[in-house]
Amino acid sequence: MPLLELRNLKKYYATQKAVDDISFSIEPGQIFGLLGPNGAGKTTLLRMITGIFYPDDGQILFDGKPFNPEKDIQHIGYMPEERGLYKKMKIGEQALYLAQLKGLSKDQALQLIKEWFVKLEMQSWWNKKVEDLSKGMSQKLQFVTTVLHRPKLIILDEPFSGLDPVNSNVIKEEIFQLAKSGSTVIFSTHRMEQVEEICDHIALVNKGQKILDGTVKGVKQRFKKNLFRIGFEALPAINTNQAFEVVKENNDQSLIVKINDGYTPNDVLRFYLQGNTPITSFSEILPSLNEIFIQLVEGTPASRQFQNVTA
Ligand SMILES: Nc1ncnc2c1ncn2[C@@H]1O[C@H](COP(=O)(O)OP(=O)(O)OP(=O)(O)O)[C@@H](O)[C@H]1O
Repeated sequence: MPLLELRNLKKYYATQKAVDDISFSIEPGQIFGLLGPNGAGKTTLLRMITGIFYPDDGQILFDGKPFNPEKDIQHIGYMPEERGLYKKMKIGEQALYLAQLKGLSKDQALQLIKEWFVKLEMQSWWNKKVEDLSKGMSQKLQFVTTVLHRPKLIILDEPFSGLDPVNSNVIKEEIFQLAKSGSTVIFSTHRMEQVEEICDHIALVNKGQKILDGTVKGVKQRFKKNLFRIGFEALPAINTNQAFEVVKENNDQSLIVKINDGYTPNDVLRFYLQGNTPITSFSEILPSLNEIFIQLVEGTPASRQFQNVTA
């Protein structure tokens, strides 16, 4: 049973169809990437999933039942892109306060905060104020306060912004661990390389509509262009054959070939094996999510045009 199921969700602002009939479901333990260009409708979707906005139409099912924000919010951790920390409050007190809001007792909260602060090397921060933290440090604090109560659903909007590579890796590892121990993660970002590394499933939204979803592996397979890289000890002189065409010659003695319809990698290998140049490598080139993203939203204006709700 999915942990979260969106059925035909709609949210219209006065001048804009922000979310226009979006459906998808997320299984427990998945790390799900919600992608889309600026203005696509991601934040509006996340705000409905966290009970900040009511949908105008459609249904949200959480753990198999109609979503009840007042009750279910205890099981959701949301780290929004904009920071929501109290600047003047001390860090330890703030973490304690936010954890108790999520239903933990003071003792439970204290123990968990100490564990997380040790794990993320934040012990010396306890008596500092949030206003004394750098952007990356407050990002770490916000991550801890989002996941501390072990929510079933963790929603992270651009969680790595402001983090250096070392801290990004630390947080990435924690996300994997949380998913392994059963939490479901929704991860919203524009950084496609992070999505490839972290997510197992994705949905791509554009202009308020879902235009693609599936496993990262499956999506890449769907958009592949039959391109292969063949490495040689020295580039062969003859490359003409009906099975393929050479798209590019690389300086590292490799060729990029596109296999024609009706032929297979074996046909290409057979051709080159007949020659005298030893082959050193052979691998398929799959498109990056970035290439797929750009291909699908190409032609879309950089910032979304207003679309009249009556249209
Ligand atoms: N409060 C609002 N009133 C009117 N229109 C809004 C409001 N909030 C968002 N919109 C519009 O709804 C659309 C979707 O916005 P949303 O913030 O959900 O997009 P997004 O995918 O999160 O974008 P970004 O990646 O830039 O954060 C945009 O066209 C935006 O102009």
